[in-house]
Amino acid sequence: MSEPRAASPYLLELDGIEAGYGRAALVLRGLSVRVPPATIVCLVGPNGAGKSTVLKVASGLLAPRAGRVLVDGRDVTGHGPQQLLSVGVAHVLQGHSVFREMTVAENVLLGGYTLRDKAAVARRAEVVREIFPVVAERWTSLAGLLSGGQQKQVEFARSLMVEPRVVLLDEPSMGLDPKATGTVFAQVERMRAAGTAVLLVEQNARRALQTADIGCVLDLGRVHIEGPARELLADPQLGELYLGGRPAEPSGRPAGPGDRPADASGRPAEPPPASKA
Ligand SMILES: Nc1ncnc2c1ncn2[C@@H]1O[C@H](COP(=O)(O)OP(=O)(O)OP(=O)(O)O)[C@@H](O)[C@H]1O
Repeated sequence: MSEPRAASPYLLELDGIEAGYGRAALVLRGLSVRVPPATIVCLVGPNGAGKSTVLKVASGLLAPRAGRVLVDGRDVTGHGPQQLLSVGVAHVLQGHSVFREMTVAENVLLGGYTLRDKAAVARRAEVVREIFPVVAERWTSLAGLLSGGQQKQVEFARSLMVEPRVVLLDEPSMGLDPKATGTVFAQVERMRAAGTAVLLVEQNARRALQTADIGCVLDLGRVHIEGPARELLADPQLGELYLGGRPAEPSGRPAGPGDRPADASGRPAEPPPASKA
C-alpha cells in the first residue's frame, strides 16, 4: 500500500540532510531546502560548499545518511534517480551532455524514452519545441554544430520531455559567454512560466539571483541564509562575502563580462552571523 500523501505547499523538500562521499567527512550537515511549485530557487555559496551535492541528493544520485527527501509531501528518501524521475524530479548535470553526433531531435527525444506512448512523445516534443524556439529551428541539425548556449537549451528540452515538476540545474551557464548566459537564464524563466519549478546551482551567483525567486546561501554544509533573491542581492554583507563584493544592481541588469563569479574569492573567513533560514 502506498504511503498517504501529506498536504505540503512544497513540491520538493530536503529536510535535515546529512550526506557525503565514502569515508570522507560529511559535506551536508543538516541542510534543509524547500522548493515551491513553479518557483526558481537558487543555491549559492563558496566552492566546495556542497551545492552540487544537494542536487545529487535531490535526484537520488546520492543517498543521504540522515534527513528526508520529500516530493509533494511524500517521503522518497533513498529512492534512486529513476524513481525520482518518475515522480517528477529531473536533473540536468554540470557540463555539456548532448550527443554531438546525433541530431537535436534525437537528443531531445531521448529524454522521452520512458514514455511508452508514441503520441505522448510527439505531444511533449511539440511543447518543448515551443518553449525553446532554437530547438525547433535546429531540429534536424547535428547537435555538435550548435553553440554552447544552444546545446544547453537542447539539454533543457530533453529534461522537459518527461514533463518534470522540478528541474535541478547544475551550473547551466558554465563555459558560456555573457550573451549565451543571458539566453540560458531567459530559458530558465520560460521553464518557470511553463509551470516547472527549478532548483538552480550557479557560479554566477549574482546573475542567478537576478532570475531566481528565492535564494539560499550555503556554507559549512547548511543553508545559512534563505530569502527572496532580490533581498539577498541587495544585502551589502552578502555581496561582500558571497557575490564577489560588488554592490547589487538596482536595475536587475544581467551580469556583464567584468562581473566576478560568486566564488572568485573562495571561502569567506567567517559565515554571516545571523541565520535567517
Ligand atoms: N564524487 C565525489 N567523491 C568524493 N568527494 C566529492 C565528490 N563530489 C564532490 N566531492 C566533495 O564534496 C565537497 C562538495 O562538493 P560539491 O561539488 O557539492 O560542491 P559545490 O558547492 O558544488 O562546489 P563548486 O562550486 O566548486 O562546484 C567537495 O569537498 C568535493 O571535493
